[in-house]
Amino acid sequence: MLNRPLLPISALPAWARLNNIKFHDIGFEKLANGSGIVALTDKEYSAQQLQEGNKPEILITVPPDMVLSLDSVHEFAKSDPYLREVLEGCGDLGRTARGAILIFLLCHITYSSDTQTRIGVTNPWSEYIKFLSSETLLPTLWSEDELVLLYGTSLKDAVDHKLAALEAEFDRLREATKSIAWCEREWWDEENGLTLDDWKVVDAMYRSRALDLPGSGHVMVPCVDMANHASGEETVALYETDGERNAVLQLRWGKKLRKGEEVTITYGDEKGASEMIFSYGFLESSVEDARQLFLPLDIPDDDPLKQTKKKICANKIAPGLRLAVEDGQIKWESDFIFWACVNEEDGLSVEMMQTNEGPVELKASWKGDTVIGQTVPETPPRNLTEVLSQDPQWDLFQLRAAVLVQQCLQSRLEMLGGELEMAFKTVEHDPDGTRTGVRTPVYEMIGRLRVGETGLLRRGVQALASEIEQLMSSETVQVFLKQQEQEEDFS
Ligand SMILES: C[S@@+](CC[C@H](N)C(=O)[O-])C[C@H]1O[C@@H](n2cnc3c(N)ncnc32)[C@H](O)[C@@H]1O
Repeated sequence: MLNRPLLPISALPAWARLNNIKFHDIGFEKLANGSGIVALTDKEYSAQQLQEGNKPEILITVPPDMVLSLDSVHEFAKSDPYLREVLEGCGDLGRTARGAILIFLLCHITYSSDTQTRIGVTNPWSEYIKFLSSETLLPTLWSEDELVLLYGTSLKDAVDHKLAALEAEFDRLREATKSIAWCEREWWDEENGLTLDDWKVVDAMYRSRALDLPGSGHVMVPCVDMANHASGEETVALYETDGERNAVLQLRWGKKLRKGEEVTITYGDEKGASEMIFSYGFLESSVEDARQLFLPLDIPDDDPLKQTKKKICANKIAPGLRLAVEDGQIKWESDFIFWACVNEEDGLSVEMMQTNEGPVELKASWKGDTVIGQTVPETPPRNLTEVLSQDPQWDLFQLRAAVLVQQCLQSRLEMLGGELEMAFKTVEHDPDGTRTGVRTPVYEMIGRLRVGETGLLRRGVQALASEIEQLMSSETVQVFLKQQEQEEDFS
């Protein structure tokens, strides 16, 4: 793994001055949540100031050329042949904002590590990355002993999936760069080269720090990315792009800051507990429920069209379900589940088409004429939920979906509870995991996630029970059940 020199946060103002980044009475300090931004004087952006057309109170101004984006990475590559070779070698990965930024970070960490020969062309970011702490608790960096404690949570599925994707990306990076001379020497040397952990570190940096900056998309903004998260009324600042394309951190209107108070932004108040841990490695102490979760779904094994349906949905419809609390009500959503709820006897038909040269294509239609899905890559399937909602049998399909959702939630509850919960309670942990392999902050975070998701699943099962009861009394369902009974009697 690469060694990474770090700089203290106290040196950040000097670096910022050199690079034309302006601070407006704010400073940086080591806080309970790592480094953070604090006000150096009292500040206010009142509703009255807003009405009088006063400009918002700006806290940080970052010029556009300091923002790290897909475009700026490719701009840096014009004068850095080392970076350029890697970007060109990596093809599609280097043409996405995330891929280009990860490659850029990895190259610059390499340039400042103990390389065999001097390599790379430095720029202000080569220094800035030394201020980025490696102390985040993102689950892709957890130990095996910590990861097993996620069993049953929705985070387990997300992390397993992400770890497999990171491994595949790392293998592709090796394949794409192993014949580039400097990479062969510095990265793919058996003893001192890159490891998957290096790729995980740059992925974690990007995931926990990238912002969706208005007008620029997913980027990293130096200094602004030192702002920690606070939700609801506790959020005091927001990021924006000003008229000169600078990235700015500004006070939210109606907010006051006293000297010494922390400047916080929101990382997304609507995010569920699992997503917060996945992307940022923490759960706010005020969070009591899981808010929302995503669960994987499959087409049942006894479905005769299981494989065909999966092929049609592959890479187009997420095979999962979202369960959330919205305005105090439990809501579930899944387009995929309706593919498990209809079959040929209902009106679904599947055709195989042999094109002149290409492979066999599959086409699914509803009641003979509405094409709802094809295996042609660029053809997105019609929204099946929408098509079925126009059908006279809609209540019946909803009932089938509700039963499947309830089964899915129930089986999750079983995974989270019982003996496994008992076992979780007895797991040993210590502050930095040196004795037990499990760090106390990680253990406590998983414990809160387990309680939160168990509560949400229980509420989900209850809500589904009422939905099923209601749908059972629908006339469509009653007529269908009577028909079924008669057919069974007859046979
Ligand atoms: C964008 S960075 C913020 C700056 C960071 N504190 C640092 O030292 O570089 C995001 C990371 O800060 C930490 N963080 C931010 N807000 C937090 C909060 N409310 N509670 C705990 N950790 C927080 C988490 O480690 C998160 O992954």
